[in-house]
Amino acid sequence: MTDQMRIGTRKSTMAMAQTEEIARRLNVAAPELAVEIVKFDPVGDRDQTSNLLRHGGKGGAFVGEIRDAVRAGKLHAAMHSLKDMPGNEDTPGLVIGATLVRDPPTDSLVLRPGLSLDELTRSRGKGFKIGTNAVRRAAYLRRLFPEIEVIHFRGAADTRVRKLDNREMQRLPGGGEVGPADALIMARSGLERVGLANRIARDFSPQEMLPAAGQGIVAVECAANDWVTRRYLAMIDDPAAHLACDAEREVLWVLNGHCNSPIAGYAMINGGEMCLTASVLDEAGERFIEVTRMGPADRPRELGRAVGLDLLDKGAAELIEKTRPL
Ligand SMILES: NCc1[nH]cc(CCC(=O)O)c1CC(=O)O
Repeated sequence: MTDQMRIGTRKSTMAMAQTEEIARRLNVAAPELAVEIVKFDPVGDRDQTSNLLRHGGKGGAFVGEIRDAVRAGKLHAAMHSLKDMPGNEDTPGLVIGATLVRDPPTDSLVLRPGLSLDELTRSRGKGFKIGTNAVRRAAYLRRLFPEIEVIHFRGAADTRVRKLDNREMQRLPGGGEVGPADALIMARSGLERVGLANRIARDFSPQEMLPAAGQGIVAVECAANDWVTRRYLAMIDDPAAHLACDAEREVLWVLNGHCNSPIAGYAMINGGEMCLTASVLDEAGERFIEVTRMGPADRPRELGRAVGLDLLDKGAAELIEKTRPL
């Protein structure tokens, strides 16, 4: 009998591309395995207006329904963007069985056609509306372009760019609308996945805009006691990505970071050493706490914990609680 793996995923273009990548890698590592992709349409995708907080944050909105299907035995595995997985709560019964080789972790600027990067830079952002719902991106943007206006903007990666090009107004969760946006900040990896990397006007280095914990990493989750699936997933696990995952997520854990937290974290491995930087910001971009530490790459949790505790010592908890949804 051939083994089977049913992998659940959101049905967006980006999520499908990520899941197809998992399937390709499984096919190389274990040609005998029959992989089936099962598409989900979670509430966070169906409702394009509300703030995600209404649906339990990114975790509830994107991850919850698919996780339930794994727990119920309807799926062997679930694809998640690691950065969308809540980092402050246990998920009993489930484990991250594999992390794929990390894609570029950075954020990029996408401009509406006709606008120039030069104008944006010279004006320090004055008169520009930039669409993003990430507190982290908003805070870093305000440091880079102090005069910029940040507006509510949601949608799957390809949809977001289409809305930008069509100068669509964005409906606000509380009623009313804003826009149109002049530019977006999005993950480079997401843009690459949907074939829109050619629209990137500027990449932000990790120094300019520290990525979200887990950004650029595709994770595959499965039942902790499903040893057949775990064995297959181990074959496609990238150890370096998994170490970065462990370090960055330990920071989220120590900080009890909720889904709306302005927390950034990025681990880089160089030989046997890991360099981990993490930061906590307030939405206005006024307060900014950042910590960098180096440590042995094979002890990522230890390093993550030390960085998290340093951030707490510098007052991170207050900033995080200020943005915690009620
Ligand atoms: N919240 C949506 C989401 N989840 C993961 C990515 C990007 C790809 C990744 O980090 O793996 C995106 C889009 C974006 O942030 O622009």
